[in-house]
Amino acid sequence: MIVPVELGARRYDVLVEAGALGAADRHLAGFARGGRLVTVADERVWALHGDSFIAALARAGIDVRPVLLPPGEATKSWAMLADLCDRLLALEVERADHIVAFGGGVIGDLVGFAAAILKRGCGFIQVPTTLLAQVDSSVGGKTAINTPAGKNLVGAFHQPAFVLADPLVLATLPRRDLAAGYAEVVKYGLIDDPAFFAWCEANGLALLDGDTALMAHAVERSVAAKARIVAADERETADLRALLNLGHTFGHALEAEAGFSDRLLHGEAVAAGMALAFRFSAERELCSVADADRVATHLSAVGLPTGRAGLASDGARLVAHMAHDKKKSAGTLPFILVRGIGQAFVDRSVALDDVAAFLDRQPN
Ligand SMILES: NC(=O)c1ccc[n+]([C@@H]2O[C@H](COP(=O)([O-])OP(=O)(O)OC[C@H]3O[C@@H](n4cnc5c(N)ncnc54)[C@H](O)[C@@H]3O)[C@@H](O)[C@H]2O)c1
Ligand SMILES: O=C(O)C(=O)C[C@@H](O)[C@H](O)[C@H](O)COP(=O)(O)O
Ligand SMILES: [Zn+2]
Repeated sequence: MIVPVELGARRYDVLVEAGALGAADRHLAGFARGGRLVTVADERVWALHGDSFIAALARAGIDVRPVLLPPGEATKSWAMLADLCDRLLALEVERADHIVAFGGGVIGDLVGFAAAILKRGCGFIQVPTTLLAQVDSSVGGKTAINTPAGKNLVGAFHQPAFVLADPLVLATLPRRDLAAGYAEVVKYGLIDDPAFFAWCEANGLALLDGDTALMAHAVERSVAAKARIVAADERETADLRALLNLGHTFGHALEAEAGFSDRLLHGEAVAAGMALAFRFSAERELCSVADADRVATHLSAVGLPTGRAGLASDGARLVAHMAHDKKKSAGTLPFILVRGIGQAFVDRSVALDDVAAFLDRQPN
């Protein structure tokens, strides 16, 4: 399946196809005509899937010698950005080249940002290898690193020229990472697609047990949803793309509190954040307690956190992390709240003291 992301001159296709990695020559050779393909890969992913990519591109006469980066959220850092830029400059990367991000969301976000700033903007292709990256981070052009002040605080909008998503590569993904990516799948149902949430309730466990047909369906449906939202509100200015941040204001605060470490993965933080957004909405009588319970029940059933994700921190401390949220404007931090499953909206009336008191009442 090909999902177009309609952005005028910057439009591109997302290819979701089982076996696409082994046929990368067919899909990527065209991008190597005006410049080179320069691959940057997660070293763990490269050890598992690099050979298949090398063999495919060799058929098109393209030699692949990747720049390898260590796995983990800590790689989205100033130090790694500087090192990556220097390594790509040493390879004499040019604007007409396409830098290929081969890995999960960490690699996509970091490499995309490097592509945005090197020579003031090089071409960029995403080859997402995690469920999270296939359903979310490879599409839409948000690129960034984390800083000591918070999550994704230095970055750019820089759209890829193409996204090649092969659901078969997800077969080697550890269950914990699969579940973390699944949180962002559930997010699309909770935002505006209650029928998809019901599909998740019916199929989530089987998907996480490794059913690749279900994974492929989840990827296709998620990419279609994200592409539609991004095309309508690329730069998050119309209260539409912000809905993709459901669970993230809470979630990023939890991630910061966990030190952007493997202690709490991004998707796990988003799961907890979505459950908190529903619980908070129910307390404000915006949505029913039954809907909040239903969301928490499903996330718990697949092993995702729904409270403060095991962090003992108090509400005030968590709220302090929200000071740098990119949605904040003129001193107001909008929250993505819900009127029910599939009815997310942007609420600008939330007082941070209320959020802190609410968080204090939540279980660890
Ligand atoms: N730009 C966006 O729109 C966007 C959207 C959502 C999340 N993100 C970002 O994405 C990041 C999280 O991405 P992630 O969950 O993909 O994490 P990740 O990139 O850290 O990958 C998770 C783990 O899976 C391993 N891995 C990757 N592919 C594999 C495979 N096929 N087989 C075996 N192991 C594999 C990696 O080595 C890593 O250990 C966060 O930094 C988050 O902020 C960005
Ligand atoms: O694409 C978007 O827009 C999203 O919000 C997707 C999120 O899942 C993703 O985690 C994103 O990086 C968060 O964006 P941020 O602007 O809050 O850093
Ligand atoms: Zn996210």
